[in-house]
Amino acid sequence: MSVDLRQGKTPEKTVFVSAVALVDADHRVLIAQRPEGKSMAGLWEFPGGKVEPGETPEMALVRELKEELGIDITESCLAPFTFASFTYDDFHLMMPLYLCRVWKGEITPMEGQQVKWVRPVRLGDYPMPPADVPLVAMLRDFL
Ligand SMILES: Nc1nc2c([nH]c(=O)n2[C@@H]2O[C@H](COP(=O)(O)OP(=O)(O)OP(=O)(O)O)[C@@H](O)[C@H]2O)c(=O)[nH]1
Repeated sequence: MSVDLRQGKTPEKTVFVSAVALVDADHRVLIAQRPEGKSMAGLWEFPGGKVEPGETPEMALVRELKEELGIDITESCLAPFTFASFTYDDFHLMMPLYLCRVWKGEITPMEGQQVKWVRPVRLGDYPMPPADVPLVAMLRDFL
């Protein structure tokens, strides 16, 4: 006899995304606005992206931060902080969130996206994907 463990919505696939809260010397966090043409355009999010086959989440962030922001980070500077596990209409998102306070290079939006340094208490002023809401609350408490 099999037991049906599904609760609520049953997503077709799980998407593995890696994200990072870059934190500056004033304890502000960098968020980026999703550009037009992408899903959830206009919402603010933590830099990062999908983990490709053969990558660890840390490797994905080293690659994404170079591609999106033109900066170099080292895996050893990525401190695991928390994660999002959220069911969207068409997929389930698993997204570790790291903290990173050290990087090399000037932050340069490489894909025409807007970026902003925001104090954790003000993060709520920026619309973010629903998966990010609990992460913001944790950053506010921690930073
Ligand atoms: N980078 C990032 N992605 C997030 C966050 N919150 C969240 O729900 N996501 C979702 O995770 C996925 C990230 O994938 P991505 O950035 O590599 O994807 P993309 O825009 O190229 O792909 P897409 O247009 O197919 O969604 C998107 O569906 C995005 O909406 C976040 O804080 N940071």
